[in-house]
Amino acid sequence: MSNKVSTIGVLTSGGDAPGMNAAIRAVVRTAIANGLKVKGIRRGYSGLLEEDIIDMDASSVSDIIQRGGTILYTARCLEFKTPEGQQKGAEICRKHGIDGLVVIGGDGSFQGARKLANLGINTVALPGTIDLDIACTDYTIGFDTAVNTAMEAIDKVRDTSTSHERCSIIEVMGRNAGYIALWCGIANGAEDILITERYDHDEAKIIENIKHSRSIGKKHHIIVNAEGIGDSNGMAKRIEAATGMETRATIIGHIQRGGSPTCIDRVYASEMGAYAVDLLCKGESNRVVGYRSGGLVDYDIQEALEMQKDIDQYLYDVSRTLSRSLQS
Ligand SMILES: Nc1ncnc2c1ncn2[C@@H]1O[C@H](COP(=O)(O)OP(=O)(O)OP(=O)(O)O)[C@@H](O)[C@H]1O
Ligand SMILES: O=P(O)(O)OC[C@H]1O[C@](O)(CO)[C@@H](O)[C@@H]1O
Ligand SMILES: [Mg+2]
Repeated sequence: MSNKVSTIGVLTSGGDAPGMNAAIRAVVRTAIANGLKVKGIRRGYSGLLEEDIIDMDASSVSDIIQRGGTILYTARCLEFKTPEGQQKGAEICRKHGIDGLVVIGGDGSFQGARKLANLGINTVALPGTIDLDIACTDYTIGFDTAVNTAMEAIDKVRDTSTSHERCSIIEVMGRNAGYIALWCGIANGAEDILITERYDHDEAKIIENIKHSRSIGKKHHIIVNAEGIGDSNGMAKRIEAATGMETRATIIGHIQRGGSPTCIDRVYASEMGAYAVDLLCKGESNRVVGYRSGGLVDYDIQEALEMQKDIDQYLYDVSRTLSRSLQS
């Protein structure tokens, strides 16, 4: 079957995520294997509007699969949210002969991808975000690395927290989603896990938990707090005042976005990158690639953006049971 596209453009947009390089590499090499040309668009939609576009060949993506960040750089671009910006972006694609585009980013980037698809540029989006906040997929590029980085950081905080017999509140990223917090909370054996989707703002209950932990001889109290709840420093002051237990807040921050991707992020990102090119070769457009029930799937972008996602209730219940098992 002949390819429906001849030149593929690839860009990364929104927050970077470990594994984006593996996805770029897969897009470039799969396209070349299919006899296509590839152009890298640097700095996301900003770079598209500035025509920051480079030719890519197989060697352009050598020695990157193990690297965090994105060799194409990334950006958030306000101008691209306007119809004029989107029109200009589509014209620039046409000017550079880009008739197939792979956008690697989060839900915001998908909105831009959908607009370009509607303007006639065959576009496929890949979920690249540490937040895991994309409803159509159980996996997003970067989540696995980020959650492992956060887990290792929390283990380290726990050591010092135990030595000083302190309470530690550790704030993890995730924007409005609590996936990183929930997974770390379980993986780190936290005493309290506060996630945006379930938090009831009952600080008195947390304070009671801490007092109870102390009364049964626990040497530390680890609270994993989601970025969407925030206020970790304020919470630390209030908890210390109410319990008398020395309390420190640690906001892990952007370290969670960097670092060498895990094996899962390298392999799934590679598979998704190849799949995106396969879709474009078949003439598909306006699709998002996802990972569900052990395999790759793809959806209409609009349909994907309308899907709702919630924390897995069973996993949440398990987290509660395990963190409370020493409490009355
Ligand atoms: N409604 C929209 N229409 C067109 N483009 C959009 C729209 N929303 C966002 N974008 C583009 O996508 C870019 C990235 O969006 P956003 O900042 O929401 O990050 P994201 O892709 O969701 O990734 P992450 O949440 O992981 O940082 C925006 O800066 C903008 O250029
Ligand atoms: O790097 P910035 O622009 O401060 O964005 C931070 C946000 O990006 C993410 O790291 C990824 O979406 C979120 O977890 C966080 O809220
Ligand atoms: Mg987002």
